[in-house]
Amino acid sequence: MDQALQGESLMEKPRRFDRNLVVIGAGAAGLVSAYIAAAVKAGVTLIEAGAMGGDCLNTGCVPSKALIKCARIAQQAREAEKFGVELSEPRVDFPRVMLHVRESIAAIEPHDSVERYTGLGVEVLQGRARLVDPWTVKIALNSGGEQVLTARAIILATGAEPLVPPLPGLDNVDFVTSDTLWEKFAGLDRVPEKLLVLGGGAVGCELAQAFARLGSRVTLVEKAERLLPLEEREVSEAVEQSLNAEGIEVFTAHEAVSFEKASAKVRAPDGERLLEFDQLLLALGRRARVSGFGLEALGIVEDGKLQTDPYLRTRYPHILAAGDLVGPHQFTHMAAHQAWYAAVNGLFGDLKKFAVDYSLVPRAVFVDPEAASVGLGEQQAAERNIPYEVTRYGIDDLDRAIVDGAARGFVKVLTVPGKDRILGVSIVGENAAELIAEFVLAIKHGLGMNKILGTIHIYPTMAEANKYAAGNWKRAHAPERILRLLERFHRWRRG
Ligand SMILES: Cc1cc2nc3c(=O)[nH]c(=O)nc-3n(C[C@H](O)[C@H](O)[C@H](O)COP(=O)(O)OP(=O)(O)OC[C@H]3O[C@@H](n4cnc5c(N)ncnc54)[C@H](O)[C@@H]3O)c2cc1C
Ligand SMILES: NC(=O)c1ccc[n+]([C@@H]2O[C@H](COP(=O)([O-])OP(=O)(O)OC[C@H]3O[C@@H](n4cnc5c(N)ncnc54)[C@H](O)[C@@H]3O)[C@@H](O)[C@H]2O)c1
Repeated sequence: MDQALQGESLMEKPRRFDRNLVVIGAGAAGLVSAYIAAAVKAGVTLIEAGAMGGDCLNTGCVPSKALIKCARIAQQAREAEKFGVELSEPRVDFPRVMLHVRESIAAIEPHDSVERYTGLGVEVLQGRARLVDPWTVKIALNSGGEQVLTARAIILATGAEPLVPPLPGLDNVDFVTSDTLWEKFAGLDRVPEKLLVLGGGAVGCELAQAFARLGSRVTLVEKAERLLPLEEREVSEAVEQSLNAEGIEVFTAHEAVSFEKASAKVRAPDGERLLEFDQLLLALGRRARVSGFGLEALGIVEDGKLQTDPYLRTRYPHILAAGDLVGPHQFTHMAAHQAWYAAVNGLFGDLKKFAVDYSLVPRAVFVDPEAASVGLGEQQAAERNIPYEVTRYGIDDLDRAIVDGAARGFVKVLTVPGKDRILGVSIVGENAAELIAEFVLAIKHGLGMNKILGTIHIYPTMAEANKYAAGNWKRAHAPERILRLLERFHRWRRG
């Protein structure tokens, strides 16, 4: 018997429990888990050490999208002349931008509030939770004092935190991450003049463009050979082009290796380079928050890694995990998706349990134009030896995109060769994150390109891009023999 399980046998499983479920962390994963438990009338306590809503509301999706909106308005003002509207170079009032960020958070806060969840039947405790044995959670309450609860099931939903690598010199740099920049920049009169962004993933690309549009001189460094390395190559190229076009200096295949107070040394295949900055933003990924609350002692975390099975159970079947601390996809919608499985498996797993379905995970990077995708890309299809065909439609040709001055991007669809079955889609274009929804539904419910083509799309909309992509697929799969017969038939009818 291994140590943890041996330990477990020494710890008496309570005969009665205070709660059916205790959830640790009130971000997307914890909130949804608690919501589901309360909806099925379980006794549930949700524990949050910091702000309700977690990363998404306070430091992630909401502030970043609010900032992106301000940046977009500034960019539209710059481009207004193309539409016959003359505006002078926009003056960005950065404190007001940050006010919009804070006001957006404040307006959304009630969705995740203690009051709302209490009203839904969830007991919310504000404090830091720690597992003292596999069934007992001790909470150091923010208001002082402690509370101890036993639970039949526990969901760990403690999220992730920005990765800060132990690179030489970084200790002496006053850098920001997505966790700290909102508070730190709230006190600035203007955006940093020279911003160096490390990491060309979603956080790096979105924030690099936003700050460039708000007036920073931005340099973006990515160690992989392209930005957004998990996306299709064309997507990475399109995003890099957009960023370059707006004056952002992008260095791919460059890895930050060390720092001085106001400069970073980056290593490239052709040598090293020194990049200067006023402000450094680290966007190098997010690491699961798994330490400091009792998981190591119970053997749930080993070598800093939390292992879960397909049902999101840890080595103790009644302790489950959901959200960013589990991965592999760190999205709010994924945290919510996993939360359903964790809650249902935690409450009812001894009767029936469900393995998480990761087969269809849509995602979007909110750069402008947006980049959204779902299902298989070419690289993944090739890695898994899955044959595919590619259909493309260029959004530069779309009526609505042309009148809106948004004639750029594409819809790329992978289908099974010779069959009307969609494997995956990538879209780059205005509102791509909205456009992809039609394909998510189609793939989920087994609808093919013929069904998309046979659906009326309002003219003139960006959504017509999906229909035109389906039209291109149809043309490539036209029944040649029947068309030849039809040609003869019409010739005969003309007499
Ligand atoms: C800049 C940025 C932009 C993003 N934009 C998007 C986007 O546009 N779309 C999207 O889908 N995703 C986006 N994400 C990702 C998204 O924010 C996360 O995937 C999501 O918030 C994860 O939710 P979670 O519940 O797993 O974790 P979190 O939201 O991190 O929640 C974990 C909570 O647990 C609490 N906690 C931790 N330990 C304890 C403890 N011991 N006791 C009590 N409480 C504890 C923490 O305080 C925290 O509130 C973005 C992320 C960033 C950084
Ligand atoms: N729109 C969205 O849905 C959205 C937005 C923001 C964040 N998120 C999620 O949050 C998580 C964190 O995002 P992220 O962008 O921080 O992480 P990421 O892992 O997506 O990107 C980090 C990037 O940093 C690069 N990198 C690592 N070390 C480096 C070094 N020394 N020098 C240069 N580059 C280096 C990596 O190659 C990688 O491409 C991701 O899972 C992301 O999906 C989602």
